[in-house]
Amino acid sequence: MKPLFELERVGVVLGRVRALQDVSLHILAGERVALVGANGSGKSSLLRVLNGLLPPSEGRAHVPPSHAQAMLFQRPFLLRTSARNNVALGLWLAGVPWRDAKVRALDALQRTGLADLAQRRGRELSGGQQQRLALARAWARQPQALLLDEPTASLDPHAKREVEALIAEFAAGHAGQPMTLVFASHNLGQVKRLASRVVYLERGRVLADVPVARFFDDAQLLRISPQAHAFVRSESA
Ligand SMILES: Nc1ncnc2c1ncn2[C@@H]1O[C@H](COP(=O)(O)OP(=O)(O)OP(=O)(O)O)[C@@H](O)[C@H]1O
Repeated sequence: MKPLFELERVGVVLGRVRALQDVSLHILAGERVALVGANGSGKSSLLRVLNGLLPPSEGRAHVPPSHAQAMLFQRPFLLRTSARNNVALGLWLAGVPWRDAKVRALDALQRTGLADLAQRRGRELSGGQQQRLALARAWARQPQALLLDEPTASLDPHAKREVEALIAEFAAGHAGQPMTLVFASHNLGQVKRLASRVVYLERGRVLADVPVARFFDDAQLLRISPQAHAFVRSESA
C-alpha cells in the first residue's frame, strides 16, 4: 500500500532554528500516530509539514491535498457567527452549495452533541464545546486524515475526556474506512489510548518510531535516549 504521507529526509529551518532535521516518515491510511517530545522538539513543525502548511527547506514531502485533510489546534479558530455557520462555511469554502452545507453542518453538530447549540455564536461556547465544534467542522468535510496539535491541552478534565472520545470515534472512521490520525500530545495516557504508533522527537530529529507498547517499555526508552526516558517519567508523574 502506498503511504498517505511520505517524508524523505525533510529539514525545516525557521529563522535561525533548525526545527526539523533529516526526518523520514511514512504514514499509511488508517494509522494512528502520536508525535511525542519535549517543548520545542518539532512536533508542531512536523504537523505543519504533513498538512502542507510548511514547505520543507530540505528533502521532500508527499502529502494529501488540503481538501483531503483537516487540522485542529490547541485553541480552535472560530468565525464570529453561529456554530452551524462555522461548520457550513467550512464546507462552502470547499465548494459545497450553501443549502447542502447547512444541512450537512447540522448533521455534523448532531454527531458531536452540539445540535442544541447550533444557533449560538461559536465564541460563546465553552472551551470543550469549541473544540467539539472544530471537530464537527473537520468531520463534516469527511477528510482522509485528521491532524491535531495538542487538541485537549487547554481543556478541563471533563472536556478533555469528551473531546478525546470524539477523536477516537472519528478515528474509527465512516463507511468502513478508518481515518488516519496524527496528533501531537504531552498527555501520555491519551497517547496510549489513541495511538497505535509513536514517533518520538528530540531537537527536530525523529529518535524513535515504534508501536505504542514498545514506546512505554522502560528498557526500550533507555535505548532511545536518556531524555526520552526522563521525558516519559516526568510526564507520567
Ligand atoms: N516561526 C518560528 N520562527 C522561528 N523559530 C520557530 C518558529 N516556530 C517554531 N520555532 C522553533 O522551532 C523549534 C520547533 O518548534 P515546534 O513548535 O515545532 O516544537 P513543538 O515540539 O511543537 O513544541 P511545543 O511542545 O512547545 O508546542 C523550536 O525551537 C521553536 O522555538
